[in-house]
Amino acid sequence: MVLANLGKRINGAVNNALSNTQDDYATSVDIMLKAIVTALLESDVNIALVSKLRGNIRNKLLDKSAKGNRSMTNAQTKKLIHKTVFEELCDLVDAKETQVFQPKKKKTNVIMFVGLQGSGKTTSCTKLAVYYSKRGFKVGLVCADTFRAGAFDQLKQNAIKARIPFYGSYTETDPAKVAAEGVAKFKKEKFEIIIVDTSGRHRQEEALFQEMIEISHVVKPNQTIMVLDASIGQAAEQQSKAFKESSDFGAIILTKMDGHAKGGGAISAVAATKTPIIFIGTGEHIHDFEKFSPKSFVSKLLGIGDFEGLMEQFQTVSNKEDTQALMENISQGKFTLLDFQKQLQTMMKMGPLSNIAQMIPGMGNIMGQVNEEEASRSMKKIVYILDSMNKKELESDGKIFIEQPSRMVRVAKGSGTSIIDVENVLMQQQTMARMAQTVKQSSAGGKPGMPGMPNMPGMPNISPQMMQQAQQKLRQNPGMMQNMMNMFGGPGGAGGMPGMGAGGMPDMNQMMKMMQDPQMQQMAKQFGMGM
Ligand SMILES: Nc1nc2c(ncn2[C@@H]2O[C@H](COP(=O)(O)OP(=O)(O)OP(=O)(O)O)[C@@H](O)[C@H]2O)c(=O)[nH]1
Repeated sequence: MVLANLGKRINGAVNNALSNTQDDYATSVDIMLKAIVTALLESDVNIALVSKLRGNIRNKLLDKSAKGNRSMTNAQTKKLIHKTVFEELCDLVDAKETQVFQPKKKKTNVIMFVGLQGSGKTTSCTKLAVYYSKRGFKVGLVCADTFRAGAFDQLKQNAIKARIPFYGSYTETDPAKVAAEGVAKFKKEKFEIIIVDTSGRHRQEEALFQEMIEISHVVKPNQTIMVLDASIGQAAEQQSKAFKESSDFGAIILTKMDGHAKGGGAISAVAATKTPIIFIGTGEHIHDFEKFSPKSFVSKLLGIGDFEGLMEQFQTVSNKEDTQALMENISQGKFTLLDFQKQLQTMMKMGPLSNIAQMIPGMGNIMGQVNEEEASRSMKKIVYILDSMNKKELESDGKIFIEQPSRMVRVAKGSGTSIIDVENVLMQQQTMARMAQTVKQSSAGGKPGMPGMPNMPGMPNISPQMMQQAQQKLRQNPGMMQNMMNMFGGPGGAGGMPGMGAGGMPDMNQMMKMMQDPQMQQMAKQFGMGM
């Protein structure tokens, strides 16, 4: 991810602070600040912002209470340093002054996209449409890009894939006219969110800004979003200022955060325009889209994890009916091969394993040692096996294959795998079915809940306080963290292959063990889950 290296360096500087017992406190703080400042500047963060951050951290850490408080233990001082650096980094990416627009249900909310050519506008329009559609809004997409040949086709293809209604024209050349017609059509049909994609140019040109103003006049957007490519470095600041003057956008979507660009320039744009980043694009796929929150972003940057993000992501990719059916089955102590297939599909939609891992405390660094390609190959193998089963087999508890082994041969042939591979999948499904039994027994009388599955219907809502406590617990208990790592086959893990348990799924035996871990049970209680 963009800035991953920055995160490692800041973390290193913070963790090394106070490690040299020869230095006094003030010297330690200055050494740490020098390392943080160098890392930020090398990542293209604006120099004025870095200097302000340095001053703020220094003041907070060396003020009378911190400096003069001799009763503070080394651990307490370290905690103070962590907290201060964390808060200041959050402030760096937080445009607190600006209220973020929230679309209202049963009303028409028009959202207009602006940005340079190739920044990721069309892709992000569709991603945002999917995001809101998953949250119950009636969403339509309008293509007001008549400048680039093929723009309408691109939006159309994306929209069809995402099952979002769309509007555009192959013949009309006036973008404002197409935009007005599209918005009017969707308004008439009582669409709640209408997203208007506009054209881009290679660079900031008078014609682009004039066109944006005209479209804006006719569609009267409730929110204008600027799409900014995270890889453009220092130019981001100047670009966003120019756009701000003509389109007065109220939010930013940062795209291509999955690349290796420095990304600090884009972050500086937030401060330059006092405009909040609302989402980040983390890949080309529709679901590679994360709600941006300063705390989540900095947590991930520093490898602390981001449960909130994990839950948001799950809500976007999961299918409500499937989830309900799964919970219904689990509450009855069942876990069919079809449940397994749906689970796997959801997991794969959540993006590369490294994306998921970054959201789990401590996992991000570990994933660096894992062969992601191999893990993904294994996962695909399971998908092929499950796809080769017929309806009766999928809806069964798997025993049908033991009774009629010829079915295993057929599935292995159909999926281009071996009988051992099919057996492995069946074994995993059986383990999960046993787990469902355990959940049923332990939650008898209560609501069913399953560890590792965020925001399921039937599970209590998890408050931010609970989340914080859980994160803290995970950080404080390396033993518990080791259990989580083992589950994914991390260092010391029991998984049959790097990165995953046997067959490419989290190791369910480890998961079972983890469920019996008293610390984990304690945490589960906090989450209100029966374990
Ligand atoms: N890796 C990565 N690629 C992205 C992301 N967002 C968009 N892209 C890719 O960037 C390229 C340009 O994206 P578009 O959505 O066509 O950009 P645009 O701003 O609409 O371009 P114009 O219509 O020409 O103005 C496409 O290949 C996208 O797949 C992202 O978050 N990560």
